[in-house]
Amino acid sequence: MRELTVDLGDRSYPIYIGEGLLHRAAELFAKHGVSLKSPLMIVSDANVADTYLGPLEEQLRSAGYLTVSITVPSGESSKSLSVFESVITKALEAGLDRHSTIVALGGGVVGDLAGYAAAAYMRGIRFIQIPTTILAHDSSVGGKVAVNHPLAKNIIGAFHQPEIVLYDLQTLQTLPGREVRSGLAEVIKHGLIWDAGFVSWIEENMAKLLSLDPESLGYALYKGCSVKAEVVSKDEREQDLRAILNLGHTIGHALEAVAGYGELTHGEAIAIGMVGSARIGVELGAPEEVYEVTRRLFISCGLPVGIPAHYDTDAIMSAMMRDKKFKEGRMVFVVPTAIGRVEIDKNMSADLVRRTVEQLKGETGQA
Ligand SMILES: NC(=O)c1ccc[n+]([C@@H]2O[C@H](COP(=O)([O-])OP(=O)(O)OC[C@H]3O[C@@H](n4cnc5c(N)ncnc54)[C@H](O)[C@@H]3O)[C@@H](O)[C@H]2O)c1
Ligand SMILES: O=C(O)C(=O)C[C@@H](O)[C@H](O)[C@H](O)COP(=O)(O)O
Ligand SMILES: [Zn+2]
Repeated sequence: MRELTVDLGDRSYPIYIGEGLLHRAAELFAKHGVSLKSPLMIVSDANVADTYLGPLEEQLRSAGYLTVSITVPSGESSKSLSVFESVITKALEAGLDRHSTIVALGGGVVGDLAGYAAAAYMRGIRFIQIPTTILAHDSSVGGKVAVNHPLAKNIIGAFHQPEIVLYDLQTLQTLPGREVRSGLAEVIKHGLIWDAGFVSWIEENMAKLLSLDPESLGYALYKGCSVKAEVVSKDEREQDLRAILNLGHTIGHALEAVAGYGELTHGEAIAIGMVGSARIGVELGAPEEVYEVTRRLFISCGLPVGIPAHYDTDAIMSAMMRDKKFKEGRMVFVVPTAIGRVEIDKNMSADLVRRTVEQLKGETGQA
């Protein structure tokens, strides 16, 4: 087992990463003071619950925990106010109190939804992340929790840090191929914003990552979580540095909202967004290789690098203006300056972004 810390003073917490860790949930919950007297609620989705919920409930009940569960539909549509309300209703019916814990067992959708429920219920109760997707190496760390509005992604949310992150890499073996590729988009992002050496390593090991080779995957996710933990430890509430974690997300989030949540996965949308950001970086003076390497990486990962031609450019631009990083009439945009390095442009030209969106519509993903 590997262990990392998100360093936030008295709210610091560990990320446990390893094979078979789900079987140690009861032991780790006890170590971190999860109450045996107040009900604990597990939130999962239909796909995840099928395989992983029963054994976890059984383990926790045998250890004396008062466990209740709610299973929401799989997919991005569950990050909605109506599903959020059903989670809160379940918490009330089950008698969760201020010493209760909400456990997110699933990918980023369940993590964001359950985390927001934990942040809001009784103005905040304890929360544990058990990520089960590759993408969730990112979403389970850092405390951003939210649901979507039809007009804007993640627009109703909070910062609410988990007590622990328990990442059992064995659960990743049941992921469908599309979710493997999608999750790798955030791994690649962590390289592109922070660590050129890691980018080269990813490129060399892409085939192993795509085939879920446990050793390569374990290393990549440990590295990805390390970058995330370091950035969040330095700037928990995104006053400045943390914005770099948004590379590709201004365009990506707009695409997710305009397409209708769930048509593109989050990883697919931000892969396109990162290619667009690299194009913009080169326009603003970064070496051409920034664009070439970024595009090549996503193609080799089997992710899209262009915007489907039927997406409406005006709608995409309007959605970007509703992004959290659009402030005082200015677009804040993360721009690559070299491989492994980015800058935060606090007054990005909307015209340049529009031109880039148009160019991305002509992108086929062929060399
Ligand atoms: N809070 C953050 O910092 C943060 C960071 C990145 C992404 N996100 C959010 O995360 C969400 C995307 O997360 P995601 O890609 O994990 O999507 P997801 O949670 O929808 O999971 C993807 C699919 O995989 C299935 N699944 C999950 N685990 C499985 C397993 N072990 N075996 C088989 N199937 C499994 C799910 O049922 C779902 O169908 C987006 O809403 C995005 O905005 C949040
Ligand atoms: O943790 C962060 O900060 C991130 O930006 C990570 C992103 O990968 C993630 O998709 C996040 O939810 C986006 O944040 P938002 O504030 O733009 O909604
Ligand atoms: Zn993301």
